[in-house]
Amino acid sequence: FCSRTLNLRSIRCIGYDMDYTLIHYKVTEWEGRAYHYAKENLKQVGFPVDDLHFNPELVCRGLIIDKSLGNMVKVDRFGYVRRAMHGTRRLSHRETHEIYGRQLVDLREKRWLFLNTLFSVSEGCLYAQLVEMLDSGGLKIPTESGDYMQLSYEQLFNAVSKALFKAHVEGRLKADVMRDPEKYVEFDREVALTLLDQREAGKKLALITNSDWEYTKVMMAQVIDRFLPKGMTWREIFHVIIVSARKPAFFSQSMPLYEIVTEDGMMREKFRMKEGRIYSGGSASMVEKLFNCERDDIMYIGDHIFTDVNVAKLYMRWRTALIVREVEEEVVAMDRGRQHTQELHSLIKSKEQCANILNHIRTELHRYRGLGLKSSLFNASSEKELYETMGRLLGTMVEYDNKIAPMLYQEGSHFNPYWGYISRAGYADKSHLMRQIEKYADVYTSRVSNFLRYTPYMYFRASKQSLAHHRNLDQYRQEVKTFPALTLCFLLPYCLHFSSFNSPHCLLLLAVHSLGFLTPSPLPFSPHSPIPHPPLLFTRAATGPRKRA
Ligand SMILES: Nc1nc2c(ncn2[C@@H]2O[C@H](COP(=O)(O)O)[C@@H](O)[C@H]2O)c(=O)[nH]1
Ligand SMILES: [Mg+2]
Repeated sequence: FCSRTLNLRSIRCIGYDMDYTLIHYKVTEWEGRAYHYAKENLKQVGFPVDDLHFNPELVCRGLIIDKSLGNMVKVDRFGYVRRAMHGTRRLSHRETHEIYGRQLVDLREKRWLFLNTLFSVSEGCLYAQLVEMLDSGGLKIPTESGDYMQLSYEQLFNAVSKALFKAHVEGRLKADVMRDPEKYVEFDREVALTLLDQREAGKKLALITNSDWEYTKVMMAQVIDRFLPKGMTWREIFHVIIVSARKPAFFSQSMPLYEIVTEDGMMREKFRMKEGRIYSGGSASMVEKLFNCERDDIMYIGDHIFTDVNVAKLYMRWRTALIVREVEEEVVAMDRGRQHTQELHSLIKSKEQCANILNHIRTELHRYRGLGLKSSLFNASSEKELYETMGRLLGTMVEYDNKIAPMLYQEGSHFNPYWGYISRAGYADKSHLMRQIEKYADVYTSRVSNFLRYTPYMYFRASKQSLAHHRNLDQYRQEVKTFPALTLCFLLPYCLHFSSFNSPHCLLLLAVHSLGFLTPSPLPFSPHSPIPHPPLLFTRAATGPRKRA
């Protein structure tokens, strides 16, 4: 999927991240194991965590942890919170609004932590469960003085984060994965061919991973070698291999460079890179020098929204691709949820129709009563009936709302029962995650091997962007010429639905709507925007000059 046009033919160097990019882990297994070791680390410092169990559904990529309140939130592209959980309990719409109604989430503040990668799933899950324990008074951590420690939500987050960090670096977790890759890795036989194609097309390939040499060496051999032509190894694919890269600093700073000179990882300091070597550390500008390319010549493909894509773009202006495996399941789920989404859409449209008609009657009432204008709807004998009609319209809108609210709350629950679709926030908007992706990743896809079907020469063209005022343009020409009877067809069912069809005034309103559509207007409108034409509703009042709306 392309956000910014990218010509793969002109890319001369492709950098690859390893974990969750070239190698995709089975999230339940890998994160479950990370969770297990993080729990052990917490237990060692007195946390009563024995009864906790990993639940990967509690968390998804793109959520934001609110360390001050112990919540996890899903935010839309503007920074407004659209869903929230406290601990493992999902907050109602009202609770969410009460807590975050005035809050714009700014990720530069320390309070928030964005879950950038699938590696964050174990962290988020453990934190949510421990928040619940903290609230219930079950998180009693004895101190040396015999008291119990009272943790804040932020201190609790720091403890979880530290425990997970330790799990990643101390060795037992990675040793488990290296010992039994079949258990932890989803193998993809087409990754190898994708890389070979790109190499044969003349592109320089670089592996740039934060993992260390010991782990990289074992895992790449396990995951790639079996799918290569006989006798070939993964090391021959890459023109340079960089481990312990320390991204994001790799992209933003000048870091020391070491060459790995023995199989067991002995290192020697170096000042520039050479092809065919294996390095630890270094920086993105050294890669540019090595291949004599920069900016638009070079693309980095990774799974971490911040360290792989955001910083590569911000500091180096490299072209970027993000690997988001969840997109695969989401597309399927969205297709399954199509009926729900369509029903919701049509209920919202119907409510909008009621609101539009109500608003126009109300406005006309104000003009008639407040401004003293003569109205074709209101007069002494019709006023009471029109008030009743307004009451009925309001009632109908409440009925619609009672259907819409639970449907909105449930939307996407077959994809994730707590968070719905990762790409959406609220009914009509994209999530903060998607905003980040489209801002920093030129293309995004669910797996590296998807590049295979497009060849190394593909011209990825960004899809045409649509703005609010573009939406109705296609209908414009057609609709200005539409016979008013068609308009009647659209409005009639609504009027019948309000059970106010027996009112002569609503019949009049209906006629007014239809007449409004008779006059070609310079503005695009649709049959769903029943705007009575003001000059048709009013005649000059005896008391004052006619006002133009
Ligand atoms: N110390 C921590 N290491 C982490 C954490 N989450 C992931 N990781 C490790 O980073 C690399 C990612 O490699 P890359 O190929 O994607 O660049 C991998 O070794 C992970 O174990 C963390 O929270 N703390
Ligand atoms: Mg990665």
